[in-house]
Amino acid sequence: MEAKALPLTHFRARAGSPLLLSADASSAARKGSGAPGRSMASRYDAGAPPSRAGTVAEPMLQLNFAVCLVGMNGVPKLNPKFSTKRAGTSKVPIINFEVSHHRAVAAVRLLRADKGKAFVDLLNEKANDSGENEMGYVERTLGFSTRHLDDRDIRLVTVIVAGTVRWKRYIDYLIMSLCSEEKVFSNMEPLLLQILRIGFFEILKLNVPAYAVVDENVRLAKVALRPGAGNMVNAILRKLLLLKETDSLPLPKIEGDDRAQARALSIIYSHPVWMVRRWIRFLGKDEALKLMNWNNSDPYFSLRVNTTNGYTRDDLVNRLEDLQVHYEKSIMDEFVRIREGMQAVLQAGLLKEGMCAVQDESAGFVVSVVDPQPGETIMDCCAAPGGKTFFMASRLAGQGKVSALDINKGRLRILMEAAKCHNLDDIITDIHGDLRLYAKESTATYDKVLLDAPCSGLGVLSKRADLRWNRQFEDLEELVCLQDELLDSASLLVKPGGILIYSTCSIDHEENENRVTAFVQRHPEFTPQGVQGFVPAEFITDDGFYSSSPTKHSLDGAFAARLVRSMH
Ligand SMILES: C[S@@+](CC[C@H](N)C(=O)[O-])C[C@H]1O[C@@H](n2cnc3c(N)ncnc32)[C@H](O)[C@@H]1O
Repeated sequence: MEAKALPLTHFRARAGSPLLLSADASSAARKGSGAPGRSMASRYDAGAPPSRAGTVAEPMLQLNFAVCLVGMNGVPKLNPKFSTKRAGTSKVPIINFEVSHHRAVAAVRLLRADKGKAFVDLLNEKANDSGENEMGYVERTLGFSTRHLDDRDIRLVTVIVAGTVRWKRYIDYLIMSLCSEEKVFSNMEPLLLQILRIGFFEILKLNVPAYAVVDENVRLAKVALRPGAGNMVNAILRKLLLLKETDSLPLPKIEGDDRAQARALSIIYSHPVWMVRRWIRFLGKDEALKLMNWNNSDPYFSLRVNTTNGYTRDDLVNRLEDLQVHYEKSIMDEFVRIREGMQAVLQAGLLKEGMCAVQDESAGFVVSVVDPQPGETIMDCCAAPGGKTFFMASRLAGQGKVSALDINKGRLRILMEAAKCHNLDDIITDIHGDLRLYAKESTATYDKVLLDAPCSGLGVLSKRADLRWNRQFEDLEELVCLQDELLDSASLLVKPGGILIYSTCSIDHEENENRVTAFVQRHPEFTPQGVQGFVPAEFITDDGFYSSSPTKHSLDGAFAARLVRSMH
């Protein structure tokens, strides 16, 4: 077996095998994990040899190193002598300091996302206390663990995972073009494909030095799979670099009939063909391209200050300044927008302590359309996880009630936990159930009923990187039927003279205007009321509905209609 020298250490391990350390070495290694305040590109540089391995304290290495055996099938197996290390009763993870930690975690997260197991959220898992679980997946998938990820690592994981998922179609087209045969691509083992995708994303869309991308991804493939996998990553990434340098990436030409053009655009802009065709048809080509560019860009996040807890927007702004998080004040009074720094906000506990909530202004405007007034009773029919529930409850200024109904028990539980933290639990009552059954059985009626319906989410694709790949055209048909049923049910809960508000986070007219038109045909006792006076004029459609558009307003896409019930 060939021996491989490890940078700045005098140890020799098996070819292609990781150098493994137990967790007690990790704190020493962590000290060298990159100085704060450096640019993303320089942070990537910091991951390149020799600085990474050079940061590991040598005496620790001598005490704790273990080897990983590579099985015949290329799947790393832990040497049993080292794999079951225990300190007291808790298992000590075996940590590999040789690979780029954030890339290893990103590769595993991408694998899980591909299997539909992980929601590629742009908020980090650590803040949801699921970081430990994720490390378990990493260990089981790769055969080793990574060191503790600091905030910058987590941000890199987030950027890489979200970006790689968004650009998947574009990247896969290029990987396939650079493979010697199509079957090499179609038979590629899943982990190898994820590592290649990461490399392609870094080279094509991030300003990461080429040597670091190639070196680190080759090493990851060698360590997590086998030396041959690393050689393949090396060959394909180098081909890509050459084509990029000579500006000759093999992309499809936008030509031929509508279908062929939509197919080419779906590759270049990395969206499903059906979405491209639909948007070109209904929005026009220019608007469709703008929308896809928006969906592919890093999203803004908005924070809404929790006034019920006595905070003002200035308090929130002061905290953001202390945390050195850049912000913009929003057109909505209670809101602040940030592009970067969500990690710092989460770590500082601003959400947990109830100072603010993450909520887009597009959702905030839906609450403006509801226009909650002190003393009113409001039914929030599809309430979880509760973003609009809390904002509506806070507008009641302590007088009135919001009933929060949802079919999903787990999400409803999260809603009520957050309600406590927002000091709104005495105003909000949770109801677990299917709206369609509940409305039939209930005799209660409300001043206002909000139906924030389950929808395609086509207005929030920039924040939900994975959603575009999980939505099929056929989903629209099913959703439209469900929306009609839920509208019919919600209407039963509106008292005479009361108001029904229908909203979605979709930009598709089929889920929006068309549902309202069909509803008033079925229910002549309801009349649409324009939203003039409730939201700024730029958000009002010709038909008097509320509509926010990513391309026009640089917000998520959302829709809302007010429907007044007659007195009889
Ligand atoms: C768009 S989300 C609601 C988001 C929420 N209004 C907010 O602002 O945080 C739609 C919700 O509808 C719920 N839902 C779906 N079908 C339902 C049904 N038949 N009855 C009640 N809730 C339902 C889902 O569980 C989901 O939580």
